Parts: sequence; C-alpha cells; structure tokens
Amino acid sequence: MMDLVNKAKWDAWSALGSLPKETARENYVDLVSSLSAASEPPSPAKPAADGEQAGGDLVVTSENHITTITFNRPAKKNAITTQMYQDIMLALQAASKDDSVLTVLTGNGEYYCSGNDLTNFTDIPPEGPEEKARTNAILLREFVDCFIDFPKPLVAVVNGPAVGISVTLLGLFDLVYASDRATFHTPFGPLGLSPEGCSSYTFPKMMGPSKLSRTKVGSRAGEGGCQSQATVSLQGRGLGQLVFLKAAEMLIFGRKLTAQEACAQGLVTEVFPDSTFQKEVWTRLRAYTKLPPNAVRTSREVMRSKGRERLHAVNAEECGALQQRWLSEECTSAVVRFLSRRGKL
Ligand SMILES: CCCCC/C=C/CC(=O)SCCNC(=O)CCNC(=O)[C@H](O)C(C)(C)COP(=O)(O)OP(=O)(O)OC[C@H]1O[C@@H](n2cnc3c(N)ncnc32)[C@H](O)[C@@H]1OP(=O)(O)O
Repeated sequence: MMDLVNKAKWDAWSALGSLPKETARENYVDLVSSLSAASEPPSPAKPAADGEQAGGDLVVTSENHITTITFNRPAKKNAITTQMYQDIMLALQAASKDDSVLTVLTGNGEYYCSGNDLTNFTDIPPEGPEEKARTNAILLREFVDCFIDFPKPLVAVVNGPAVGISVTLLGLFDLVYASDRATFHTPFGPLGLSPEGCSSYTFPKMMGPSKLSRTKVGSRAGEGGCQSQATVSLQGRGLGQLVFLKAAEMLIFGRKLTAQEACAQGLVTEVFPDSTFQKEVWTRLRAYTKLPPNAVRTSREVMRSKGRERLHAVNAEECGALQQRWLSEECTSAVVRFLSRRGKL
C-alpha cells in the first residue's frame, strides 16, 4: 500500500480491463506525441505586427502565466494616448487578479515608448486649459498609483528607445531588461516639464554609490551585468554628490543614457545583445513563472510594502507640480514647437 508509484501503475493497468494490446500501443503513441507537442516552448507572446491594430493601441496577452501589455502604436513610436493610460490601468487591475505570475510591459516596433503623446495637450475642453491640467493631473496620479500598488512582479522588456514617462516609471519595476539598442531619455527640461512616475525619489535613491563603484568597464552585455564604457570620475566628489548629479543629469538636464549607462546607474537590471534579446529574456521570464507563485508574491510584498506610503506622497507632489508646468508658457511653447515641426498645428 505504501509503494505509491507501483500502486498507481497497477491501478492504471487494471483500469484498462481487456483492452487489446494493439489498441493500447496506438493509444500510447498518441499520448506521447501529444505530450511532446505540449512541451515545445511556446514562442514569446508576439505583439501584433507593424501596422496591425489588433487590440488597438495596446495589445494585452496572457499566456504561460505572464500577462504582457504591449504598446502598439509603432507609427507614433508607441506614444501613450489618454485612452492608453486608461487601458493600461484596466490591464493592470485585471492582471492583479488573474493567474499570471509576472506582468510585462514592452513595445511593438523599433521603440519601447516615446512617452506621453504630446497631442494629449491639444484637446482643450470648453472649461479651458486649467480644467485640462486638473483632469490630466488626476489621470496621471491614478495611473502611477496603479504601478505603486500593483501586487505582482513588474517587468519591463525594453526593446528600443524609451522616452519620458516610460522611463520614469521604471523605478517602480522589479526587473528592467534592455536591448543594447535601447536608450533612456527624460527631456523634461527642454519640454518645460518636471519629473513624474516617482522618479524624483526613485532615481536619486536607485542610482546609489554601490552601483557606481561596481560598474564593470568593458564586460560583455548579457553576462549578468552591465557593459559600460562609461568611466566614472570619483576624484574630489563625495559619492552622494555624484549620485544626485547622475539623477539630476537625466531629470533636470535631459541627458539621454545608453542601455549600458542606464544599467551602470541601476535603472536597468541587465542589457542583452539585440540579436538574442527576445529569446534570452522570454526564456528567462518563463523560467521565473515556474517558481512558487505565492512565495514570489510574498517576497515582493515584503520588499515593496515599506515604501508605498512615501511613493504615494511623492506621486501627489509630482502631479501637483506638473499641473502647474502644463499651464506654463515654457511647456506650451515646447509642445507647439514639437507639433508644428511637421505642420501638425
Ligand atoms: C495624462 C497626462 C500624463 C502626462 C504624463 C507626462 C509624461 C511626460 C513625458 O512623457 S515627456 C516625453 C514626451 N515625449 C517626447 O517628448 C518625445 C517626442 N517625440 C520625439 O522627440 C521624436 O518623435 C522621437 C525622438 C521620439 C522620434 O524621432 P524620429 O525622428 O525618429 O521620428 P518622428 O519624430 O518622425 O516620429 C514618428 C511619428 O511619431 C510621432 N511621435 C513620436 N513621439 C511622439 C509623442 N511623444 N507624442 C506625439 N507624437 C509622437 C511624430 O509626431 C511622428 O508623427 P508623424 O509621422 O505623423 O509626423
């Protein structure tokens, strides 16, 4: 009775009764070929091909216990429309309750995401620009709160250049895997804007001294670390000052970082050669979904819970500042310059 394996075999055999040997052989072959087909690793969730609007500007798929939210406006460098903010929140709310273990954000086409769609500022309601700024600030605060409160591991698969809010939100992600063709740009200064996505807090905090001192110069991308040619001059500067300087260079002065530089600063977890990026990343993510889901969720919760209250306060402060920035002449003239460069106005 205690030899459970052989007992299971006996039970299965005796349940076949007087099944003819030939039929049993055929059934066995059918079973084995069905199992081998199922064991084929499914191809990574492929977003809709360029130009297709399958699922509209956002494609949400859920397979292999991974929910994937794909920016799908390649013709507009995956700029985020007002509707997409709403749809991403809905997708996150659904993902927080489904059987997925991980939630991934990625882009279709050559860009990861070119940030907020600057035409969002052009549809001014009859109540005027102040009302537009007020409703935008509410939408942005709710959007970022969704990421702060999301209960499962968040992964960014940064397939190409990332701009603005798609960069600042990365400080709220658990894993940021980047192709070596990705870049990270937060042009808030030139746009007359200020940081969002809690980046005014997460970026200085994340670009900490330990990462700078451990920068590996010249190592190959994808060897579990960063390939950075950036040499970091520490002469005469306290690391604390250098940390702020790096975050300020991005958020105040709009310096664009390469994937390797972003990895050296702690914004990116790992950089992969573009040629093997998708295969390596999705193979790794599928392996992560085999981990005990409740342990994964518990570990993430104990890591994230302590900082949530602070992040909500930072988000509120950033949205309040942006509500004023959006009404400023600096911002409106920058948006006019962008949209008129192609005769959009
Ligand atoms: C609810 C409100 C929330 C607000 C949250 C605040 C967020 C802050 C931010 O995200 S700030 C950052 C905003 N993004 C930008 O400033 C990027 C603007 N775009 C560019 O600078 C360039 O397009 C580029 C560098 C991304 C790519 O340049 P490139 O020359 O390669 O390509 P094009 O410029 O020809 O772009 C192709 C078409 O895509 C349109 N487009 C690209 N990005 C945006 C965008 N962010 N908003 C609107 N439209 C964008 C571009 O206009 C082209 O359209 P066209 O083919 O019709 O001309």
